[in-house]
Amino acid sequence: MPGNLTAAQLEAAIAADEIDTVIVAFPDAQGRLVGKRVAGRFWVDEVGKHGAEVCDYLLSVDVDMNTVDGYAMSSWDKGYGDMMLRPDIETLRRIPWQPATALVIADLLYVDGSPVVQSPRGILQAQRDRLAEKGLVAFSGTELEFIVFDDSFRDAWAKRYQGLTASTDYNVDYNLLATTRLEPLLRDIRRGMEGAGLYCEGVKGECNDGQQEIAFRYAEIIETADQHTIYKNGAKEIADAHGQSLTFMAKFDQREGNSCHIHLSVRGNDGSAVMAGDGEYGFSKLMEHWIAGILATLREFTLLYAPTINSYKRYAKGTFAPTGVAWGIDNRTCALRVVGHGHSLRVENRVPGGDVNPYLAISAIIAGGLHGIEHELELPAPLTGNAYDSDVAHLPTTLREAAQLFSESEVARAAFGDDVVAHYLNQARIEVEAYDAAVTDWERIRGFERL
Ligand SMILES: NC(=O)CC[C@H](N)C(=O)O
Repeated sequence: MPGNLTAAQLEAAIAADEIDTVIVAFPDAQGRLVGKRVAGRFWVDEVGKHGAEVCDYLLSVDVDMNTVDGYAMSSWDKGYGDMMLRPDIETLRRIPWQPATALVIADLLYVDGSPVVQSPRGILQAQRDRLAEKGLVAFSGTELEFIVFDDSFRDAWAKRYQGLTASTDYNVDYNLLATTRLEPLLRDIRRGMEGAGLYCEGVKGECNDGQQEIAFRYAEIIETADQHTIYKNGAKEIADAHGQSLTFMAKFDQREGNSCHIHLSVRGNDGSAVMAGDGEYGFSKLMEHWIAGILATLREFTLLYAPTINSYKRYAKGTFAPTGVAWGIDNRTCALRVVGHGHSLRVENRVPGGDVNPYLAISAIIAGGLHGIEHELELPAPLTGNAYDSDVAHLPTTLREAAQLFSESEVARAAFGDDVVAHYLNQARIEVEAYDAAVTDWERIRGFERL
């Protein structure tokens, strides 16, 4: 079930003083959870009934909350007015790692009641509706990796993230020894998420020092994206309470990056297994077109899979992060890895990193798959062997290149509309310009004395 608290249960808990704070939140353009903490009584009297307001700049700021230019939906010229938060009561849940607190995810509307089409949750709802028109429903699981450090977040910030101590001293892939040291934190995260209504499958070590992956059971796509966002925020809050820190950034150092593989399966509205069939590889025609569409749009949609400058540093040969536009059957060197059978036959999209906005990436997968179905695209042969050594097309290698490809994408304009495309192109432009203007420690180390 999506949340674990009904509106009536919340009101009763507020009346009994078991809950006194309701977080009303939504995912912003970067996929961060933002919003307000509302007092229990005010929730009962007002917000639970009529929603709340926030400044309309919240989908149009950079990561530092700077008011940047070029966005149609909000600007100094438009006066930075309000948007409405309409709580989606289905998402109401307890947040057990914060005292007496509940959380609800909200949808965004303008004050005249029209939807904010640039909102990531709204974009995903629109793609879900396109699928539903074809009698299809999608389920997804997102696999976020992260690296844990012994330093607190505030110490790490004060050190400008230099000289941090990872929580293990070596590669901990499937490790059950050094990772035990992290268990107090990891267990609190797992149990906290269970208490918030997520279905936690478990945790495993990964290849970088201190690197971990906590897995959650697949769910309907909006539910998965909501849970992803709550978990990502909550894991940092719980690490902070432990005096530790963790990062989901796609590439922290030269070693393995943090992926966010997205598994997505599609069923008929009646629950039927529409992707399995008696075609080659055991696929239905629908599945063949679906994969072909995701593959055909992989480069032009990379902006939605890889939204930051840092995302592109992860695509390095031999790191289990993909570099080539290829699909394969249980082949971890390919961007698209097909696994499962029957109802669970699905594509694992290995392109997204931990910095992904899941609402946008899942939207891109669906838009790509639908493009394949609508145009009956032929599925090329699967790649067998090492995709890193093949001559398939390369993923874009920079945010600049990805933005250029997205701007030229007719599929993107048809699927998302011009307003959405313009919004996320502007976000990329702002990020590229900020990066171009920055002088990095790498440049100083190379150039200060020796050049
Ligand atoms: N589990 C894995 O396949 C590792 C993925 C790898 N960390 C990446 O960044 O893509």
